[in-house]
Amino acid sequence: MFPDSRGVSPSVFAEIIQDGLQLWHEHRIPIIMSTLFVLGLLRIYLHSTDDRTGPQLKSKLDAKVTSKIASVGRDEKPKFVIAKEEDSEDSKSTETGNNRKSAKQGPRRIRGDINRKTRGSTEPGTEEHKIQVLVFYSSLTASTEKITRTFTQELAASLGCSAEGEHLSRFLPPRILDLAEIDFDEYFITPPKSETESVDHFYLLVIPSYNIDSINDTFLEHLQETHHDFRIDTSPLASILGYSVFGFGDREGWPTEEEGFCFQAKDVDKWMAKLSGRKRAYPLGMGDWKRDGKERLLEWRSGLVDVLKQLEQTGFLGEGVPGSGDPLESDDEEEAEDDGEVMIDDVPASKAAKGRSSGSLEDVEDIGRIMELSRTDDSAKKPAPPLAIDFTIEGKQAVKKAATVTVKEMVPKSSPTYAALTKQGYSIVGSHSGVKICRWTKSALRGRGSCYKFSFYGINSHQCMESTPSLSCSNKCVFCWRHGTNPVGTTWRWVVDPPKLIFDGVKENHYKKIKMMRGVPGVRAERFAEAMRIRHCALSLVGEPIFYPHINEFLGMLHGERISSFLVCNAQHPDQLAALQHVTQLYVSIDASNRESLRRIDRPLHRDFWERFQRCLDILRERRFRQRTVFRLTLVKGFNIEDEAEGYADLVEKGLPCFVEVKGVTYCGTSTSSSAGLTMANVPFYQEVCDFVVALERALRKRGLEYGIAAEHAHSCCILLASERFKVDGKWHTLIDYDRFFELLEEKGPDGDFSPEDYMGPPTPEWATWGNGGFDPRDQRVDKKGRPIEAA
Ligand SMILES: Cc1cc2nc3c(=O)[nH]c(=O)nc-3n(C[C@H](O)[C@H](O)[C@H](O)COP(=O)(O)O)c2cc1C
Ligand code: SF4
Repeated sequence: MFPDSRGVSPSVFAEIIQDGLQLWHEHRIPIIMSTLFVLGLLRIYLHSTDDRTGPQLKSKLDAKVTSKIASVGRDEKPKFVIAKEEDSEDSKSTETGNNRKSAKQGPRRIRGDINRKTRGSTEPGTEEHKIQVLVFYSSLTASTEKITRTFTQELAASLGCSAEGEHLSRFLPPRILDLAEIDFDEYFITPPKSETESVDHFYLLVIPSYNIDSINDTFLEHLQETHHDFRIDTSPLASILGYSVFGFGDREGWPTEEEGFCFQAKDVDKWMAKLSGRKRAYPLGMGDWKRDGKERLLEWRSGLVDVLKQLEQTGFLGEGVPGSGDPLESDDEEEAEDDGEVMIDDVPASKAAKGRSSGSLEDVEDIGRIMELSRTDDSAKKPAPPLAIDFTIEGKQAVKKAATVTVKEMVPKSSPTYAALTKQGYSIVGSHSGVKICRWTKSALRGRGSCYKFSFYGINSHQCMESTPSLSCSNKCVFCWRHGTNPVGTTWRWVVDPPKLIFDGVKENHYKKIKMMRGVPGVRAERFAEAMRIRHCALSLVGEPIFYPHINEFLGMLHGERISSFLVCNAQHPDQLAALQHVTQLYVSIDASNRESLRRIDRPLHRDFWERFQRCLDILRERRFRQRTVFRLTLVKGFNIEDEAEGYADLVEKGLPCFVEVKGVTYCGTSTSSSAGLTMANVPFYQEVCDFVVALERALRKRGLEYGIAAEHAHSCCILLASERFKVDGKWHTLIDYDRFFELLEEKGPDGDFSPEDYMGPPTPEWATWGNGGFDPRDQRVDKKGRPIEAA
């Protein structure tokens, strides 16, 4: 054997190889396994580091290719970037002369990008961010300029900063800018940028209208072109915090909006909604410079200050209802909705609440919470709650029985009723009260008409709160879609919430819901401002308000704030009715004219329902010179219309109410109204309601009763018969003098001796009287699709 060049002989070399092979054969499996294991670990490691950078990269890329940002959530803070196509791969390849050259030559694209919140960044709502209000105006004959200057100074003062530069809050002194002098590109393609500090902008635009060529036309053209420019995102101003527009016009020359009143402010509002990605922060204000201009502007300013202060605290505009911020009013009028009256609906509540657990007490914590609730009854420091109160049994027996009953919440959060009611837009307050914005309140906010109570009694729907302190009822009326899940009972056997808790809760939730309407197109600034003061309360939502043991205290709180009370009861609780103190108007639902019909339609839980009903009528008769009493008849075809006029006339003769309201049942959806089997066929036509009312009036006259048809509201299928006590000098006086009512109440107390005539209002307006339709002439009537309906 010869050693090789490195001094190892071939035989030794062969031996080494052989040893190696043997080693491999003996240990190959663990070697392969360990290698695979190490490779696996390596792969996992590499993958995880890739994950950490991947999504960021991906989101950046996603954001880059996003060309539309209209869908940016109201709570995401968009930021603008100018895409630099020169830096892209494409542009590099164009430099090398390949056929993608055109990509480089394309225009620079300006677009919105979502600024994802990262820790440590200066987000809105943090100290570092300043808020700059920019007040733009145009003015031909100088009045707008003058008024806008004063407005801006006052706004600065309200925001805690002065126009001179000294500012105590996060607000920089508002800047005033003449549209005729600025470069639109500087403000209306992207908001201006500050070199020195982080600034968010809020735009206000005060725009008079001119039907001649003016700077307004150039401005509007610019907004429109920016929106349509394919190089620019459709919402390049989405990074502003919000905007609002105020218009000046002249009603002498342009009396209505259809005739051009403030038409350019409306246009600016529309384009700003598009460019800002639906950032309308406050409704479009409009004022007649000769009449109410200053007043409207003041109102607008005060609403804006609230919004701006909220922005200062939270950085965001807050919640809105669907449609908030849209450029234009939706064409569809809202579906018919419960207006506190009765209606047929095709959504059985049980369906809505599917899957939720039962409403029973579930654990010890619940009991503890209930005891806590009961202890917070600071209203009268009465020991009553949480004892169950039995309305049906009097004397000691009742107390004995009550003491043995377990006290539950009427509508626990976990119950199907809670789920069903909240899904329908009700806010549940405490454990047994509710509040909801009715469709007429929304309609009045948008100038689309108020409910019949405006035509009959002068109630502004946008200042009306619909609520109840008891969601429970003792009937299961066929037209009530809620049966199946709503609590029913003949006795109050639940925890009793204190009246103050309910009063504060319903108001808070009502205002919250009104505020959510702020960004809805078509909402009128002056109505919105008025709506922030509740003037009326319709205690007629769902359930039976006088079921609530502290109803009188609750009424006292309403009246204490000069909120009128329209209370509807179901004529099943005579004792509570007898104990009821003054309300502005007291209703009793009269759903049928005879025992059998009442059983069929109301499906009462009380066995002595007819006797209770009769006793209620007696009480009403006794009270007719102390309370303003009303019979409410709800007509359901096939149930309580046919041949019943005479029967109803008998009931009117018994109760002698001040008024009889007749209303066709409301339809909503393609009803089968679940177990009741009601359909659209049960909804009477307006003409049928009219025929019934004429027959009823005749039947009353036949009995020598002095009633007449006083008013109508065809839009909601409702007609009012009134006692001639409310006819003065041949004119109906169905309106109410609310101020007088409160004066009398303050003077004479809640049990005081005063009569409905003492607070009778001025004559019923001509347009509301029988034969004139009853639609509020201030408003625009629309059909179900939101199209204007011309007056007949
Ligand atoms: C030439 C001219 C045209 C106008 N056209 C309208 C109009 O179409 N609709 C409207 O509501 N007001 C119209 N107005 C009323 C103005 O909007 C209103 O007077 C406004 O306050 C004027 O503001 P200024 O003094 O700042 O120019 C017009 C006024 C002028 C002088
Ligand atoms: S009275 Fe009030 S709650 Fe009832 S429908 Fe009219 S506005 Fe709505």
